Amino acid sequence: MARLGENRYGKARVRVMKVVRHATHHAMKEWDVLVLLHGDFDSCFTTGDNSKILPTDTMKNTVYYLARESKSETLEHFAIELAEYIIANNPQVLKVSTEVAEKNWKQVIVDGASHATTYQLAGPELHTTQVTLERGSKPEIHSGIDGLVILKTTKSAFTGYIKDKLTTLPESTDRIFGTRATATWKYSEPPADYAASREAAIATLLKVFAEHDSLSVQHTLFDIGKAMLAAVPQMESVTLAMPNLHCLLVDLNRFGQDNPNQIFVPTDEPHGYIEATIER
Ligand SMILES: O=c1[nH]c(=O)c2[nH]c(=O)[nH]c2[nH]1
Repeated sequence: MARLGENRYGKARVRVMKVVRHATHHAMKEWDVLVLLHGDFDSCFTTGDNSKILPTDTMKNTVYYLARESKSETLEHFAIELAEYIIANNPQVLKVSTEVAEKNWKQVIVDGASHATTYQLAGPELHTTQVTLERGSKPEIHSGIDGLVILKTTKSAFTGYIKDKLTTLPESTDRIFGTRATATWKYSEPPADYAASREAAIATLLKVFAEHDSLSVQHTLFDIGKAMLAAVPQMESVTLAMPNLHCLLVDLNRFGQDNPNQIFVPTDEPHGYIEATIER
């Protein structure tokens, strides 16, 4: 006989923008919110009894309501606030997961100064957080960055790998290393300042990526993770995913030209995919 296993439900892609209108400038944030509930919902699945169901439409409205009420300055604080509100107001909920992804809006520079009320998307990357709150427990908090596109034009090699009858990849001691990095780190305890910790984590990722004498994506990924753990004391572990967005050297011999590592075809499919969690 079939039985109901693990289940959860909620609202995804709740997009909300908040503008705080200070006298001298506006503070604007754009968030994409996910709420997922775990609890006593079996009868809804098995018999169609909706009596314990908080509609996902109400979850969406809760996001707007709390965004208006909230004094949270960071996406982490907002995700915690949302999780706590749902637990406090819904006895049928045993565990709630909230996720917030923030777009990278920055004030535009006009005549050398930040414009008070005009913004520009600084990059495709998202700042992210995931909060899991079980009734009666402390929240578990992750922060991260998703889709950070970076590339270096030297200090990247890949040699010494297995060669067999299907190998076509030439060894390289100086290749291009491009990636769209995603990092998610878990806090063992809340840092004093989530935004400052995020800044330190991202600055460390960028510094190590730039300076590393890379023998492979795997090699660089591990050194980035180690440095991030050193930079943020409350970081318990970090999971990094770094696709290898290959840039292929063009064979210019056909045109009687040399190609001293100058002309490439950037590709993103297929790409290598490297992921690891680095722990203390
Ligand atoms: O850094 C790399 N790691 C690999 O595992 C790999 N495999 C590959 O074809 N190129 C690369 N580059």
